Amino acid sequence: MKYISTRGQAPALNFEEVLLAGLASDGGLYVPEQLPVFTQEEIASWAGLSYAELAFKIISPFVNDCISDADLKVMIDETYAGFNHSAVAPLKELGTNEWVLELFHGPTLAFKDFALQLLGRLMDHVLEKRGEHLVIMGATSGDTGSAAIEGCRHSKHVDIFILHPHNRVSEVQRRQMTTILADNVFNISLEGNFDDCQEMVKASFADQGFLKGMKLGAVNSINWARIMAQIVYYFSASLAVGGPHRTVAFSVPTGNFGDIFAGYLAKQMGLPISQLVVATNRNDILHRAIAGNDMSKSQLVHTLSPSMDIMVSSNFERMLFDIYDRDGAAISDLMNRFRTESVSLDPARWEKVRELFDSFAVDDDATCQTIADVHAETGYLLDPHTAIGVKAARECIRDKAVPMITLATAHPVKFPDAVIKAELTAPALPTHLTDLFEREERLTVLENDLSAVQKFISEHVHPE
Ligand SMILES: Cc1ncc(COP(=O)(O)O)c(C=O)c1O
Ligand SMILES: N[C@@H](CCOP(=O)(O)O)C(=O)O
Repeated sequence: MKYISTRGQAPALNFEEVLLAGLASDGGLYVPEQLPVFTQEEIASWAGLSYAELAFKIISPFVNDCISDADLKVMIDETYAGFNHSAVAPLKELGTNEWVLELFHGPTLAFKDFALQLLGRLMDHVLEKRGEHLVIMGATSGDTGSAAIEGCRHSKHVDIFILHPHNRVSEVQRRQMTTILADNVFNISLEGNFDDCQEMVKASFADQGFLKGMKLGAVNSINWARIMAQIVYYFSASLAVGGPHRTVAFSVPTGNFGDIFAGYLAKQMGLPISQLVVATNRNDILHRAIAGNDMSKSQLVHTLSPSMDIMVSSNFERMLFDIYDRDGAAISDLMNRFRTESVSLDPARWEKVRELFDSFAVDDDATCQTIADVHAETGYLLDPHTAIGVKAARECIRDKAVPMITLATAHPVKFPDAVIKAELTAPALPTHLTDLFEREERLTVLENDLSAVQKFISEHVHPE
């Protein structure tokens, strides 16, 4: 399969090259030239497969010209064997046709493990084969960082540098990253916000001179492999509630638009999805763009759902590429203008976006209220990001006869502040993390300055 850039100026690459490239050389994001599409019969025949078996069916068409079936199978099996629930992504029923899809049974307790446990293995496999080394730079608002570190900490082929916004991630999130003391792991606490971290990663892809010939790689959802792995759980959830014979709806707590974009792709690949709800916190540019054609950046605010404190949502560009009939020049122009000014889509294109997505923004008070309400109704404890998804689902649902599945993107133990604000008791850390607060931390606080960050990286990277 070939992959092309959303900005139309970078060379088409195969999967192996896309995996290592991260961002395209023209600043765009790679997408498959053509998506595999599955028939309803084919999807129906997957009922009863294990999560790993299903993942193999969905992922192999994206990678099979580069990675053998046997190798892929081993990597997928190992990845999901490391999850601590036999169903890997179990569904919990909150009420009639109201479900949450628990995506937090991986090692770092957030949905990022689904892709990053696999991505670490895929990268290692390809780097070993090529005899190459990769310098990974990642931006995190809390969850990608720990999942990426967990996925790469044992690799002899990568050095990983993770930037998080100083004092803007939860303490559990920070410690999950900073207590990993492996030689190839570096945590940078940046005196800025998530958008600053992400912008530094993208700027470093644009000018890699500071690496003196070493290669830069990505673990954020700008890396196509992240999205690919996240498509699988939309299929598994649908199959679990009677799909594909029955249509389903999803509500997705959204920040960088990666997770909901994976749902959009599942639909394009043949899964009957009747509704996709984009749920945001007060950093609501995606809600404003979808509901009001307003892509103006506002001041990023710190919320009780810090992982979604994002204003510049990378993957929105991938979706717009389709909406603009894959016109790379139009996307390049739009994204360049978006850097410096408020933009809106032309009305016919915006209409298409509105047909694809519903959206809703939830503030901190409503987040806590939803955590409290759902707990009172069902005894189930939501994390603040998932609570935003549930609230948006309740507000936006179009057809109560259709199962509405909210993606539970993190375990509430990572966000005790929101749980306590909802006047509930914060849950205890799971056994593998019980001593998290006693472990030694290692991190470097850096000013919000690209050259300071690049200098740190070039001084600490292990040359090939
Ligand atoms: C817990 C949690 N929920 C939701 C999101 C939003 O996901 P996405 O960025 O793919 O939209 C994130 C991070 O991005 C997250 O960490
Ligand atoms: N919420 C994320 C932000 C980065 O998003 P990504 O999906 O592009 O890696 C986080 O927790 O770091």
